[in-house]
Amino acid sequence: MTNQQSPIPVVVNGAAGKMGREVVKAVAQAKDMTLLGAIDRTPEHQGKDVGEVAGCGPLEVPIVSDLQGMLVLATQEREQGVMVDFTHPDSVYENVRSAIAYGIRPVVGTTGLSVEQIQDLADFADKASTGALIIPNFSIGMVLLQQAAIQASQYFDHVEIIELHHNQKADAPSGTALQTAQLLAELGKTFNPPSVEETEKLPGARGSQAEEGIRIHSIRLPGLIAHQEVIFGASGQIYTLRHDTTDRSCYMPGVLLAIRKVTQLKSLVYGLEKIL
Ligand SMILES: NC(=O)C1=CN([C@@H]2O[C@H](COP(=O)(O)OP(=O)(O)OC[C@H]3O[C@@H](n4cnc5c(N)ncnc54)[C@H](OP(=O)(O)O)[C@@H]3O)[C@@H](O)[C@H]2O)C=CC1
Ligand SMILES: O=C(O)C1=N[C@H](C(=O)O)C[C@H](O)C1
Repeated sequence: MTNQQSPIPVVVNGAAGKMGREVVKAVAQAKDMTLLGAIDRTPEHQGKDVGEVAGCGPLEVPIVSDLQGMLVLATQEREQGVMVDFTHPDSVYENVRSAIAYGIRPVVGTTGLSVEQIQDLADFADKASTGALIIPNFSIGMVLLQQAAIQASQYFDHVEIIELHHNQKADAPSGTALQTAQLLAELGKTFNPPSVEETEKLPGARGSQAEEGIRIHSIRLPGLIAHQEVIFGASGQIYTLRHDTTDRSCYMPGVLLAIRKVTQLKSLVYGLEKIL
């Protein structure tokens, strides 16, 4: 932050959730940001100090449920505001459209947006000349895994993805697994040429099929946080890439970077790798 610059006003949507609480703590500690507002729909948290809910002590920011009102408030700030969204696949599309409509830049961690919805939001952000970031995974480890997978897929024709998450997750497959499959599919080759006629005795036994023949398998269990394997196979060898989230703090350097970068953008960008 230079002497002339004011802190970036940040509104956190989904502030009482697992990710929202981490974001609240990270933003509160960032010297170049100010936590302007905290939104969450959970009835029991309404009016509570978000710092108390997040476990970092009082921040004098109450949790409210009125996103539109908070966006209006953010437009009155001198510096361009940012809305960080970690809510639910059912509401994220409307949240992001509202933020762009008010000129508040969205940083979106919520997964579950369809390809069509992302395109529509990109068109909307373009028309409004407003920066926006949609990041399916904010951890640097996942970006490195995806880059290694892109490299490996030049040499392997067979690949399957397994993603494993806690059993509170609403969407499947994970946004990260879909993005990983998309990155491999963009290389322009078809994976997993069939070697035998297969019969699924139980529907879904072979997982779901993403672009270019890439299969994704989703596991949901209590005790897990977020994990992904990309397994390549060839005659006589298996190459496995794996990433494990052991604490949601791993996402925070990526979230803070995205908040800083989105203020410099004039369109929608998808993926952490594009802003590193
Ligand atoms: N991009 C990334 O790196 C990561 C992305 N995620 C994604 O982030 C999203 C949130 O995950 P997580 O924090 O674990 O989920 P949680 O359920 O723990 O938190 C979501 C919070 O948002 C609230 N909420 C839901 N809908 C709304 C709404 N319309 N308006 C206001 N508040 C709302 C929920 O309230 P209530 O409980 O009452 O419904 C809850 O408090 C998921 O899509 C997940 O996949 C998660 C981790 C990393
Ligand atoms: O719900 C989660 O927890 C996560 N969601 C994101 C996804 O769907 O990829 C990112 C990470 O896997 C954690």
